[in-house]
Amino acid sequence: MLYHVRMDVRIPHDLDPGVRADTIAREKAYAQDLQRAGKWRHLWRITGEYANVSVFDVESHDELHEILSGLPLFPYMDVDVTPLAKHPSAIA
Ligand SMILES: O=C(O)CC1=CCC(=O)O1
Repeated sequence: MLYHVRMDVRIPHDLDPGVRADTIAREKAYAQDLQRAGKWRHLWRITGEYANVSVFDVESHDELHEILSGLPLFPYMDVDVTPLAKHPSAIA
């Protein structure tokens, strides 16, 4: 099952710089593991924003929820999920 996910990152300005750097480093490792596993199919920066659009390929809503809620930056994100279905005119 494919999902379009938009993540807007809103790290508080007063967060300890060490905690900030550690959280971002853990986020990167977590995201790259999921990309290597084929679960996180696309990860794009939205130009000019601290936000991304991503496409996930997972088995269920529950699996996606588990992945998203496990993001180290999850406490500092607004997340918007859109389930994707096949378009009848798509050739791939
Ligand atoms: O910077 C972001 O958009 C948040 C994020 C998701 C995966 C990652 O490495 O950073």
